[in-house]
Amino acid sequence: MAVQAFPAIAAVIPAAGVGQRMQADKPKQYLRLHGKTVLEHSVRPLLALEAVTACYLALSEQDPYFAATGLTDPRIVRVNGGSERVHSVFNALQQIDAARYPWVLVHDAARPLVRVSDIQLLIERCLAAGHGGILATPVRDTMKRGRQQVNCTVDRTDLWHALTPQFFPTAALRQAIAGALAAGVAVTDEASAMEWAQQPVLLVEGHSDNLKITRPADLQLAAFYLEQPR
Ligand SMILES: Nc1ccn([C@@H]2O[C@H](COP(=O)(O)OP(=O)(O)OP(=O)(O)O)[C@@H](O)[C@H]2O)c(=O)n1
Ligand SMILES: C[C@](O)(CO)[C@H](O)COP(=O)(O)O
Repeated sequence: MAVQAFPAIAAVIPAAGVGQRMQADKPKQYLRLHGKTVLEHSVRPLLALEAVTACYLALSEQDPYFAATGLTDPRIVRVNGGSERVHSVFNALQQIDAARYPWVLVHDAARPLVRVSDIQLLIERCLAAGHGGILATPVRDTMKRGRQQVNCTVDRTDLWHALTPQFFPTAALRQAIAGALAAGVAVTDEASAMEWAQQPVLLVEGHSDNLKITRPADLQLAAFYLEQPR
């Protein structure tokens, strides 16, 4: 069956974080994983898609590591990151011609295990629905809210972990993020800005091994997953 022809897509990779929770000697997107940087693992599945004809990498202005990666694809455009993830994404979005790239795919530099098949599923489902969406996995555990002790159990019905990539119409996303930031809304993923703008967000179940490298143990877990048949 022929793979559906997608419209031209711009990818945005927020990669300007410092990785404080990782407690490493460099930002986690530059830690090594099976011979490549986490960043290279995270970017390659997007560049594997023919429809991705531009890839905006939001990097710290002082980033001394990027030049040493194997990332020389001519589609890559370097933009300056911002103080928070949302600002890095917004800086990139402002560089994108929404007429040329009506759709944008935003993927964390710290998610090295995303599968091309999951990205294709997300794009297909969103194009069929006519609006944006996110990869996500259902919550498995009983969820508690509290600090030193439990305050309550959170009903986990229809509760999901939001993953990336997240796929939205470029102009609508840019407008939603601008509005949400101006309204002082916390925007930790693209979907939260679209929700604030009362835009529909499709939930597309992806693989639960699409983890975000966040704390030290995550790198070992990612290496384990890479050693499994995928
Ligand atoms: N100012 C920022 C902060 C984060 N990110 C990126 O957003 C992604 C997800 O953010 P997170 O996991 O929170 O990364 P860090 O902010 O680096 O981690 P920490 O909060 O532990 O410092 C990462 O790829 C990170 O590089 C970014 O581009 N710009
Ligand atoms: C965007 C994200 O990966 C969705 O789960 C997540 O919010 C990014 O991590 P952060 O720590 O919230 O920046």
